[in-house]
Amino acid sequence: MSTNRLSRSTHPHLSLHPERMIQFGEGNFMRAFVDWQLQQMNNQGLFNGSAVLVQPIEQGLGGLMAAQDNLYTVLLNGIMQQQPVNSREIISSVSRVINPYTDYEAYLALAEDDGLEFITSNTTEAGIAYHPGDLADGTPPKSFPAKLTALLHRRFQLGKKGFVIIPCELIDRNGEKLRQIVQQYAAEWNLGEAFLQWLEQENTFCCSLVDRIVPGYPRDKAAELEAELGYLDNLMVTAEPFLFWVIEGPAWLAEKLPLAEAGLNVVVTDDMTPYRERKVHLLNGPHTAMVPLGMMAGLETVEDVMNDETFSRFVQELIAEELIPMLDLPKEELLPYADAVQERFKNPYIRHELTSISLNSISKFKTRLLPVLLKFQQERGKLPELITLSFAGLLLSYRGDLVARQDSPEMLAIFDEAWSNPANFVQAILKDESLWGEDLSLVPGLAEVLASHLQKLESSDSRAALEQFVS
Ligand SMILES: NC(=O)c1ccc[n+]([C@@H]2O[C@H](COP(=O)([O-])OP(=O)(O)OC[C@H]3O[C@@H](n4cnc5c(N)ncnc54)[C@H](O)[C@@H]3O)[C@@H](O)[C@H]2O)c1
Ligand SMILES: O=P(O)(O)OC[C@@H](O)[C@@H](O)[C@H](O)[C@H](O)CO
Repeated sequence: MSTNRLSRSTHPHLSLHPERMIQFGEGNFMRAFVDWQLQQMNNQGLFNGSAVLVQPIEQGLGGLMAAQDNLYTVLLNGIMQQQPVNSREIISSVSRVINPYTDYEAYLALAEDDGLEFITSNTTEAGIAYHPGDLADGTPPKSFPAKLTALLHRRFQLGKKGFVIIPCELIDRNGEKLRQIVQQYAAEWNLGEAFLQWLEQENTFCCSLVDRIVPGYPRDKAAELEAELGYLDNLMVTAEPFLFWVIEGPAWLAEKLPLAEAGLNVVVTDDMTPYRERKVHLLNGPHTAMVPLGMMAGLETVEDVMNDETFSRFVQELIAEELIPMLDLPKEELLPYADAVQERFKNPYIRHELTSISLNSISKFKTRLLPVLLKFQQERGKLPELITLSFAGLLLSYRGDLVARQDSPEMLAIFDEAWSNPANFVQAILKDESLWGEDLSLVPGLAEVLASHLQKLESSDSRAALEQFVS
């Protein structure tokens, strides 16, 4: 095997493009999602642009990226439209990585480049946050929004045009939240009314929703893959082939950033709410529904669930009979999406652990499944059987003796207290508005159905209980 590290000398034919995007975050997801998409546009001659990456925190991948001339391989593994996909591509759409903690001036100098038009980010769910100690004193502030404020202010001082800003963090209304924190710093740092006006008039903050499962560096197969590729690559990223990006922004953005034109599954819309609902209820909802029942049956991964006859029927019927009918979206959009989700869940190349999805399951149930349960009851005057069975499984799993619980100490204490009196458990837990945002003991029939499901789950096992409900 070659011991050469991937570089521009091992691959001299790779294209170079001018910098057009500033990207906060150099992690696996962004490199396999945004930068991979830039590469697809460049391959087709539609963009001619690269991204300059900024490390949001002091420790990062800048050194490793520089050691291989900012090149890395994206490996797409999975099934798309019933066909296996196993592709490998060297991504050359990243120009360089700036560490603002070691070279703050290089970071601020990005404001001078008229060619830079876009800003993207993924700084994890923790990144779009206000940090009270951040100052405009010429040293890198801690938070991402404060760093961005400093850069935008420099751009404003130079009298230049603003940016299209598209955060990818998995938080609701991410673009609005980012703009609001930037405005907060601008006010706190006394940057003046004219800057606030420039911020509003010259910049476009978009909200966005991202969807691609990116397991990251293939640790267990790295040596084998390097032998196959013929070069060493410390930054290989594996991802599923499926991709979806919804950007809530002006219609002209689709032309300025021609992702859809490049054949990528990207939508620019003036309202991303329906897409968010679709993803949260049809992808994240089944994930959360399968976790307690699957774990109690000894299944370990999403793929295990989908390869199990009873459990895969559970997922299929949950989606078709209880989730899709409750979504206010055209069926011709929901059905293919639901099929694609189930294909993605079956991906044999991705080990998606049920335990990792189980983290903070109560709050996930509240956003992903409870709204559907309530709507079903209101519209049909009865409760959905599969969601309530999964709800009972979730409550039982929080007793702590059947499967490992992963939640905050406060949450576990609430359940320990409620389970200390099993006869009153269902009433006590449903009444707790801090868990559900309302008193669920008032939902007609819910306490009775849950008590009955709990009894079934305790007297048999989750598979036997499921078999009574799936066809
Ligand atoms: N991996 C996936 O399948 C996937 C899919 C969709 C969304 N996401 C989301 O993308 C985010 C990043 O995932 P990843 O797989 O790239 O992880 P990663 O560990 O490879 O990268 C994390 C990135 O976030 C930055 N970061 C970490 N902590 C931070 C903090 N406190 N403040 C600011 N920046 C911080 C790091 O510098 C790095 O750039 C996660 O929050 C995840 O929810 C991941
Ligand atoms: O990331 P979490 O823990 O909030 O949720 C677990 C999964 O439902 C989630 O990671 C999905 O796989 C992801 O949202 C797909 O884009």
